Amino acid sequence: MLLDAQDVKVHFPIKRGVVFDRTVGYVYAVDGMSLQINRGETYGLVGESGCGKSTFGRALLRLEEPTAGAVTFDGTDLSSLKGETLRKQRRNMQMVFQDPLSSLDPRQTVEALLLEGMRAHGLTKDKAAAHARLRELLAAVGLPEAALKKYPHEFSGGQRQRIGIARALSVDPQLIVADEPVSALDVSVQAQVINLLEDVQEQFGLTYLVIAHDLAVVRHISDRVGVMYLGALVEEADADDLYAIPLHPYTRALMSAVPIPDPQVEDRRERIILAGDLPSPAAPPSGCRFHTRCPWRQDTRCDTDRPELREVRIEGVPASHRVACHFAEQIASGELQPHSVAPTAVDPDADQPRPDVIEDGAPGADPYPDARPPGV
Ligand SMILES: Nc1ncnc2c1ncn2[C@@H]1O[C@H](COP(=O)(O)OP(=O)(O)OP(=O)(O)O)[C@@H](O)[C@H]1O
Repeated sequence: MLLDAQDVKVHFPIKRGVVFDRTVGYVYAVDGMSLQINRGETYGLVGESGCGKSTFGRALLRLEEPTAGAVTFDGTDLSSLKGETLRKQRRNMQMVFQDPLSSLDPRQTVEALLLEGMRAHGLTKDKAAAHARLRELLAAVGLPEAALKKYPHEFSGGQRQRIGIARALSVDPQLIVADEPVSALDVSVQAQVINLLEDVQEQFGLTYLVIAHDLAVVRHISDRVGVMYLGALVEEADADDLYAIPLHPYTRALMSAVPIPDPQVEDRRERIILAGDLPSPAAPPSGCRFHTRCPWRQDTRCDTDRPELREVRIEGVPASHRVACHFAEQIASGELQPHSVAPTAVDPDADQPRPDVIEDGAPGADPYPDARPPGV
């Protein structure tokens, strides 16, 4: 295992008052995230905007100071590191950002941008080796050598993301946290950048945490996927298992919002519309964080007991597939039915409610408005 995060929390204080600067509450952006990433693996982390994905990614790199929890990287407890040792450790963990234009200094040439990180880690002392490295990086990300003398604004969005990736690679890291690496790019360019991430992973032996709100992007690139809701994981599985048998009601809702480009499959598939908006992370619901929007919620414990991420006893579901739902087994077997579903099957072509549409949701409340069909 390369990275082990245990019960990581990042709570941002909410301050009021000019003079007293009182803390009147907290934004529970990350609230008990535990996950492990194996060497050479790609872990995809998905969830809707505001669920805490970026904050968690930043906390792993100590770009955000965790309020609680532990992060161990390659056997080293990162919380024990300070100053120079932390700075040295950062070389092993790099970040690729969503918007390459805002993460690249517009006044620096590509050469200067790439050398900056290398210099900070003492990798430019041998000038010939440093320049050989620059050429290697450009070749790896598919840019010509002439790119070195140019500025970020002279490139297209996709090319800029290539520079962002080259920059992350420049210090020879082990782990890259890619935070929405393609969501600012045109759909036509997204696949190229995803393919590039896969190519350089193989070439440089990298481990990835890929953060995205888009299930399709994560599916394509990930070995395992974790689904996050209001600061914590609700489900985690090998990518194929998660997409084949989504167990958590939230994951099922996310999946059901991704259009499938096959009208027959599209007609038969489950469609779940979630009630309401994502609750504020400053006032998360009690018990299961998802109970306020869950079509399967039960009065017995959903609003009081916070479910652990746990293995389930469901035929065909491996132990690696874990879910934080008290009633996962009963939901999967059909023993529990979602609320407000029309009782009988209807002709999908007829002008009446579909049996698999949950009607108590806000009309048009698409939890995944930007989702695209799989196959990126
Ligand atoms: N520095 C901060 N101070 C206070 N609140 C913050 C801070 N950074 C993030 N938050 C809040 O924490 C919550 C989680 O934010 P975060 O950016 O991690 O979510 P996300 O899932 O990555 O969403 P997005 O994809 O929109 O960035 C949000 O409610 C956000 O407003």
